[in-house]
Amino acid sequence: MYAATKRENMAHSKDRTDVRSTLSSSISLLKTYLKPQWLKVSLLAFLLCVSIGLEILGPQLLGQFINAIQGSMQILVRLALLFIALVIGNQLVTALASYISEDISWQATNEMRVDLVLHCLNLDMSFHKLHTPGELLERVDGDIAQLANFFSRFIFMVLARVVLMIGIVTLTIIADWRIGLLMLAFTLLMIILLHPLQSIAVPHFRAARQASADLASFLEERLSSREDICSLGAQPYVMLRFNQVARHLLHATRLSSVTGQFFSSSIEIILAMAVAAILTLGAYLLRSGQLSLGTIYATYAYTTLLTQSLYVITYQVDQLQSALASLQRLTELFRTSSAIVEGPGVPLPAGALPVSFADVSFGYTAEKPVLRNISFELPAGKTLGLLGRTGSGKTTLARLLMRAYEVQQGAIRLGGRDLREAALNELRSRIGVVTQDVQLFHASLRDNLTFFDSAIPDERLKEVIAELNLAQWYASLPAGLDTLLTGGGVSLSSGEAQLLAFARVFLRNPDIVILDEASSRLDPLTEKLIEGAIARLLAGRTGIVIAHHLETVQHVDTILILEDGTIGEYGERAKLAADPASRFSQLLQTGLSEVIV
Ligand SMILES: Nc1ncnc2c1ncn2[C@@H]1O[C@H](COP(=O)(O)OP(=O)(O)OP(=O)(O)O)[C@@H](O)[C@H]1O
Repeated sequence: MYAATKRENMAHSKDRTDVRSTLSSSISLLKTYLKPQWLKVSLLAFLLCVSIGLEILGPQLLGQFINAIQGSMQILVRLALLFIALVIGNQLVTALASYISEDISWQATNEMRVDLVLHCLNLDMSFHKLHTPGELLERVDGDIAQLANFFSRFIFMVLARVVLMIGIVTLTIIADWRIGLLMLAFTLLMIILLHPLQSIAVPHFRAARQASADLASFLEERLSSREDICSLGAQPYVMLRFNQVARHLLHATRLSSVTGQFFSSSIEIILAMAVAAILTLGAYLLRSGQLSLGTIYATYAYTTLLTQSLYVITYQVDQLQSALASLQRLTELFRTSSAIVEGPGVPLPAGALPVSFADVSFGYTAEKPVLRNISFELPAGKTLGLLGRTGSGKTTLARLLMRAYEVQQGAIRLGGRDLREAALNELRSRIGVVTQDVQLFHASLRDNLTFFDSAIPDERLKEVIAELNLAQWYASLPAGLDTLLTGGGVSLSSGEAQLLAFARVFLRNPDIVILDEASSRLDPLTEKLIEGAIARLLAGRTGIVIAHHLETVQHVDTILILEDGTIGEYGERAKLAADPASRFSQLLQTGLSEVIV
C-alpha cells in the first residue's frame, strides 16, 4: 500500500517535473523569438494602455453630456465633438496596435518556422521514417499558426482586457463605492460561473470540429482512391459510410450550437440581472441626490464593456490550452536531436577520394541485420558496380557512405579518414547521389537544377546541359531554363528526370558519385543518353553504381555482388568476367540483361 502510494507520488512528481521543464523550455522558446522585437512589444504595450484609457473615457464623456443636457448648447457641442474625436482616435490606435501585434506575432513565428524547417531537414533519416511529412506539416504550419494567434491575440488582447476591467471597476468604485462594489460582485460572479458554463459547451464544440475533420479526411481518402472504388464497384459502401459520417457531423454540430447558445444566453441573463441591479441602485441614489444621471449611464456602459471583456478572455483562455499544446509539441521537436553526430571537421583530401569499407555491419533495427561484415577497397577514380537481389542491401550501403545512418560495427573511410571525423556538410558536398526516385520541384528548370541557388549563372547550366549531351532535349523545351516543371508545366519522363538528376550532380562537381540505376527499362534513345551521361559523370571521379542491368556495369572496374547483406562475390570486373566459375560470368552467360542474382 505504502509502496503503491510512494510509486504514485513519484509518478506525480515526475509528471510535475516534466510539466515544469516543458513550461520553462516553452517560455525560453517564446523569449528567444520575442526578445529581438522588444521595441515593438514596448510600443504595443504603450498603444494598448492608450486604447484602454480612451475606452474608459468614452462613457465618462457621454455621462458628462447627459449631466449637461439642460445646460449651454456650446458645451454640449464641444462634448459631442470630443466624443467623436475620441472614438476616431481609439479606432486609429486600435488599428495601429493590431497591425503591430500581427507584425510581432508573424515575424516571431516566421522565424520559428524557418528554424523548425531547417531543424527538420537536418534530422536524420530514421527520424523522417518515423514522422510522416503530413505530421511535420502540421507542426510547421498548424502548430505555428496556432502560436501566431496566441502571440497576436492572447498575450496582448487578454492582458489589455484584464487591465481594462481593473480600470473600470476602480473608476466605478471612485465614482460611487456602492455601485462599484455591486459591479465588482457581479464581475466576480461572472468569473466564477464562466468556466463551468463554458465547460458545458466546449466538449460539444470540440466534438463538432472533430466530426468536421473526420468528414474531410473521409472525403480526402475516398476521393484519392476513386479509381479503385469505381473499378471494384464499391460506391454503395462508400456512400453508406459517408452518410454515417455526415449524420454524425449533423448531430455534433446541432449539439454544439445548442450548448453554445445556452452559454451565451446564460451570460446575457447574468448581464441583464447585473444591469437591473445597478440601475435600481442607481435610481435610488439618483432620487436621494447622491448620484447624477450621467454617472448612472457611464456605469451602465461599463457593465456592457465588462461583459464583452469577459467573453473575450474566456474564449482566449480556451485557445490558450491549444496554444500551450502546440508550444509543447514544438518544444519537443526542437529538442529532438539528430542521431547522426556532427564530426570534428577533419578535412578530407582534395580530388577523387578512395573508399574503404572495413568490416561494416548495420541493421535498421537490432533484430534484423541488413549488412554484415562488409569489407572492400575502391581506389580513387575507380568505379564499383554493385549487384544483388532486391532487398540485399545495396541502397543501404550507399546510405551508409553518405552517413545517412551510422554504421554499427566497423568503419568507412574516405581518403583514409573515418567518415565520422569529417564535417557533415563537407562530406555531403563531396558525394553526389542520383537515386531512382528523382524529386522534382514545381519550379522552373533552372531552379530544379540549381536548388534555387541564384549564384549559379545560366551559362554554367547550359554548359552542363551541353556536356551531358542534352542540348537536343533542352532545345525542345518551350521556355528553356524558365520552363516550369511538373504540375501545370512540363512533366518529365522517368528517363528525363534521371538526366536532370545527373545534371544536378554534375553542377555540384562532387568527388564521389553514387548512382542508383533506374530498374525499369527506358527507350533506347534515352538509354543511350543516360549511358553517355553516366560516363561523363564518372570520368575522373570515384563511383559506385547500383546496377539493375548488366549493360550498366560494362564499364566499371570492380564488381561487388551482395547476397543477403554479405559479400557474395567481389573482384575486378575483367577477371570475374574471364573466370567461368564466377557468378558474374555466369550472369553474363545467361544473357539476361536484367540482373537477378
Ligand atoms: N529505412 C528503412 N527502415 C527499415 N528497413 C529498411 C529501410 N530501408 C530498407 N530497409 C530494409 O533493408 C533491407 C535492404 O534494403 P535496401 O533498400 O538496401 O535493398 P536494395 O538491395 O537496395 O533493394 P532494391 O534493389 O530493391 O533497391 C530490406 O529488407 C529493406 O526492407
